[in-house]
Amino acid sequence: MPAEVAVAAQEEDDRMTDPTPPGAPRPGIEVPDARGRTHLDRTGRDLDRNPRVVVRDVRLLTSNWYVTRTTAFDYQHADGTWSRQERETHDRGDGACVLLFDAAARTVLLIEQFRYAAYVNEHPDGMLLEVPAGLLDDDHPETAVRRESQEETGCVVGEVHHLFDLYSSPGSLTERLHFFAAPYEHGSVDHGARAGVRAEGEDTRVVELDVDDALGEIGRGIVDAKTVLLLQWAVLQGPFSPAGWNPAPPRALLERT
Ligand SMILES: Nc1nc2c(ncn2[C@@H]2O[C@H](COP(=O)(O)OP(=O)(O)O[C@H]3O[C@H](CO)[C@@H](O)[C@H](O)[C@@H]3O)[C@@H](O)[C@H]2O)c(=O)[nH]1
Ligand SMILES: [Mg+2]
Repeated sequence: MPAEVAVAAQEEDDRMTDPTPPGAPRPGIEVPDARGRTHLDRTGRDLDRNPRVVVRDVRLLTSNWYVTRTTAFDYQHADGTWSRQERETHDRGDGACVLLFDAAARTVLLIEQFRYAAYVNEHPDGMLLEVPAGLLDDDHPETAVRRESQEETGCVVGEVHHLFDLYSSPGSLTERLHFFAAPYEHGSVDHGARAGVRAEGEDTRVVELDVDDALGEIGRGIVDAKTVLLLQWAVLQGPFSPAGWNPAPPRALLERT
């Protein structure tokens, strides 16, 4: 594409993504956006941990519920040559999720909820079975899983074990998910009960499943990646594994990594 055409296309692109009149302070950059955030275009500009990556420009595309940026950076390939790349990132903060299990009863506690993103992408009705999970919202990950367990299942958990932290979808999402497991008592929960924070539009249904039945639903009734991952961890290395599971004693609060 000739340089002048590329510049015109870029300006057109900017007009389409930024409704702010030319010269006016831009929400999310110079002045707070609807959620009180500023300087959202600064994220990533100072990255220098990898000498093969030099960030050249960060543009804020949207700052609504989540933040979308496009970042231009130079990347040095294995053969030593550099190329300019542009990548959009979707930033909604980090999240945490928890497998609630009863090792003796061989049950797990899941929730059913409507997920529009799955519905619009060919899921039959958007009603997904998942482990309780939520965005951190500035809380410590362990605090977040305690909060989400209670809000989404009504279950107040005691000991909580941190397992690992994983990037959910590193091609485009910045999100890192903190994974936990926590025992609950089969019989203490109301199967089919409704929960969730109504004010936030949440409407969850508590679903207690035999762990082997849950495994049998992978790829059918259970299509949420973090849930599949936790179920497989539980039977391979966790409380339902043949060798059993001896978690390290829980700490009061984990260091945030
Ligand atoms: N208005 C509005 N509200 C939203 C939007 N997206 C989410 N919300 C609100 O934010 C709440 C988020 O609920 P959480 O329980 O905190 O998060 P989650 O959606 O369950 O996210 C968890 O699962 C995701 C999918 O696997 C994970 O990606 C995420 O890290 C977390 O673990 C929703 O109930 C909804 O009210 C949006 O685009 N617009
Ligand atoms: Mg949730």
